[in-house]
Amino acid sequence: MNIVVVGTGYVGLVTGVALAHIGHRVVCVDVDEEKVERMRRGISPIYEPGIEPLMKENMEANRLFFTTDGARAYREADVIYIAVGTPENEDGSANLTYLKQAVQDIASSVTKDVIVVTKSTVPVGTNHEIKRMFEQLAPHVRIEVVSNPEFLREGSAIYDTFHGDRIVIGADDERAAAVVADIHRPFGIPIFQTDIRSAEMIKYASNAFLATKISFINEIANICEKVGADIEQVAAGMGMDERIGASFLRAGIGYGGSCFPKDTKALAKIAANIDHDFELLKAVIEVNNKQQRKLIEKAKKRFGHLRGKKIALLGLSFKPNTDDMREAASLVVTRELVAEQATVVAYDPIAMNKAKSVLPKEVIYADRVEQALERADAAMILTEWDEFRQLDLSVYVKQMKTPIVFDGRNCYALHDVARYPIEYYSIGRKPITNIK
Ligand SMILES: NC(=O)c1ccc[n+]([C@@H]2O[C@H](COP(=O)([O-])OP(=O)(O)OC[C@H]3O[C@@H](n4cnc5c(N)ncnc54)[C@H](O)[C@@H]3O)[C@@H](O)[C@H]2O)c1
Ligand SMILES: O=c1ccn([C@@H]2O[C@H](COP(=O)(O)OP(=O)(O)O[C@H]3O[C@H](CO)[C@@H](O)[C@H](O)[C@H]3O)[C@@H](O)[C@H]2O)c(=O)[nH]1
Repeated sequence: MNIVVVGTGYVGLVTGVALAHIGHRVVCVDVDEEKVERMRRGISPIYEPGIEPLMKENMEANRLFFTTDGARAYREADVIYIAVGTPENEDGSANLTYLKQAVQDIASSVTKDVIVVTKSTVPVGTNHEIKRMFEQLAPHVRIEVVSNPEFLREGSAIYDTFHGDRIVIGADDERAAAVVADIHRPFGIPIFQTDIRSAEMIKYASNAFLATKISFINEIANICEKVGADIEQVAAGMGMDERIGASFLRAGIGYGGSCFPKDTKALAKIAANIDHDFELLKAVIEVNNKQQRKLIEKAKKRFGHLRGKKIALLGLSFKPNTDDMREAASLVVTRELVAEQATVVAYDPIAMNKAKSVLPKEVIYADRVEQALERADAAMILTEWDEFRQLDLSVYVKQMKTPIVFDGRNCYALHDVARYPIEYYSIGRKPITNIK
């Protein structure tokens, strides 16, 4: 089976590597020449734990190849996975430009029947539109379209691909569905087969539901702060109910990343297009926008104003174990701190290079956490990297001008913080004001 993957971002590269690892011959196509050149040398264009050794192993076994020559790859393919980006348009809808370009590229190259599998997250109805495009652009061949939405998380993408909860296959054609199911069977993950529109909706509904859980727990956290309850205790007690589930109840400064923000907006737009006002989802988005500003609010309340204050930012990526800066809370926080005329010194173990190209130019970067904290008036933790969670709390006391910490990810147990002369504000928990 000759498999081609179009687009080598988080989804395409991980899919290509994983399919090669279970024994398929996989050619990964990307339009970005520099990226392809690096991948050919075994270098991953994304930071993702475990990906490079797996890439190299499968390249050496002659199962995994990288090319910019899409035309040739599509001509030889039995199955083509589309994994190009579907970013958001200004009105919140999904931008299908890359996807449609990929469809045109494939249509103008294929010379034999082929199955096209859409991994990119696309609005309901898109796969049928793709099918129509193929019928018009490549009437000489039979192209079956299958929806196979992706559920991997950045930072644990390899693990998720081999240990996912389900593989969703949406198809009109039974034979195409069976071929795709056979390809994925070696992963040993339950396969859920359904119709195309339901498969497309499963992806958006799953992300919207998880985003709802996060905004819900963040609202409960905000109330906890005012009524003197502790969100960690509340989430633990709630999570013991199997109907609720213990995961995705971590309160913090909201969700970011390449998926939840854009997919929630796209689903709200899908609903609006059929005159359905998705009020609940709109509230989830609004709550998240406010939550990303929570630490600024707390700092302004503590200091009055932030002008001239030196603020150390710990963590810039939208979550740990990735260098992805898309929709990270740090984008909002740095913009506001700069507008407030604070001096911002930032540190992230992995995302600093990417951060430099997207954060305001006023941000200063430190090489180490200790350097960021040096003589700072306050620290803000935006990402719960292990390096911060495991940091000896005495470092804040030793390095900072005033050890005032605003923790947006509840990295420390309150009883640990209480042993130090630190002022500590977290999310949904009592503040600690031990500063002398
Ligand atoms: N990032 C995630 O964690 C994740 C998880 C699940 C689903 N998704 C969805 O998967 C899709 C891809 O997301 P991503 O984060 O991997 O994207 P990405 O932006 O990281 O990568 C997309 C890649 O496609 C390439 N590309 C664009 N047009 C092309 C073309 N015509 N031919 C060949 N290559 C082309 C780009 O150069 C880029 O390398 C999106 O729809 C996204 O919503 C993403
Ligand atoms: O209890 C929680 C869990 C997550 N988050 C935040 O939510 C965001 C997203 O986290 P996560 O879901 O772990 O990362 P993603 O890589 O964005 O993965 C999500 O988005 C992908 C793209 O669609 C899907 O494939 C995954 O299933 C889905 O989990 C991050 O900012 C987290 O900090 C919280 O604030 N509290």
